[in-house]
Amino acid sequence: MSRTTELSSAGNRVNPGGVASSERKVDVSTSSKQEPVWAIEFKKICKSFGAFRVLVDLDLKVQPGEKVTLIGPSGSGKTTVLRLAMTLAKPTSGDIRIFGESILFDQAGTLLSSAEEARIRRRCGMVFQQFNLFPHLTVLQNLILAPTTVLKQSKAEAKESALRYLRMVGLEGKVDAYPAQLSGGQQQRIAIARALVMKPEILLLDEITSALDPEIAGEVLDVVRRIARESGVSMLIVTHEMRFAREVSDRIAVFDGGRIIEQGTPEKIFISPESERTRSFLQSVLNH
Ligand SMILES: Nc1ncnc2c1ncn2[C@@H]1O[C@H](COP(=O)(O)OP(=O)(O)OP(=O)(O)O)[C@@H](O)[C@H]1O
Repeated sequence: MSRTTELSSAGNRVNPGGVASSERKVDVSTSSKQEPVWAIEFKKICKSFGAFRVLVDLDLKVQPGEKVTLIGPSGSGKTTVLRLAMTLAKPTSGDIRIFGESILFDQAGTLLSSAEEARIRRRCGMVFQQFNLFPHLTVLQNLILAPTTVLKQSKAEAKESALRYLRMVGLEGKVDAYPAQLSGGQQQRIAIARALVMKPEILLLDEITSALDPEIAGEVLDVVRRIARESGVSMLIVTHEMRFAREVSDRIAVFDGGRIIEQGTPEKIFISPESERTRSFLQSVLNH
């Protein structure tokens, strides 16, 4: 996928190749001799904290443009997957590839240089439960900081892009506001715009509505639904919002004890799950 993949103010993807986002997904089901390039590929990933094994021989693949949601009980390792993809943590063993490039390790198992690690990290954008906006900067200043310093965009270019993404999250009227003057939902929508101005190819969303009241969470989820529908960006999402997971995902992976116990389309997982553990997890959260 091109690094120039963008979303226009109307939410349509600006794609120099002119290919619709759904067409850009790589058909990985074909038996072509050429290895498909995955947006993210976890190969036999183990992650331990001391003697505690959080992820056990995890294999997980995300197609370019695919929206994959991780669900499962608390502590099953979902957030750890996102942190590993973002290089915020290092796997104990195994290989993680972003668009075919290993992060942290090369083929021989040697650590990549920090410059290469930073380059790969820039392909991913992450939105967290906490919004983490700079409180002393206005919305616009928050949005242009990384594009001007990291991507070396001119101020004018960064501002134009910031305004485009602010329109997308419905907050173009808040350019000069400070974070404290915004609601939690608005701050989270700014945090989403801040991730998008970096033009990530993969968007990692970790429990983005957990710190919000349910009535405010909806406005944030609406924005994500729209981005998911209209953009070619690959998404790896962790959420406890089952309705959202069902609506936004191409595929759902169910975690338990650091392993994927089952994965499939939302219909398969929610209507006819194969695993008894998936059934009881869904029953517990849906009846909650
Ligand atoms: N830095 C750390 N040091 C020690 N243990 C950790 C660390 N980070 C995570 N863990 C442990 O790893 C396990 C998995 O954590 P993780 O946050 O990935 O789970 P999760 O499925 O996302 O949970 P939740 O749904 O509650 O957010 C938990 O038991 C957690 O306490």
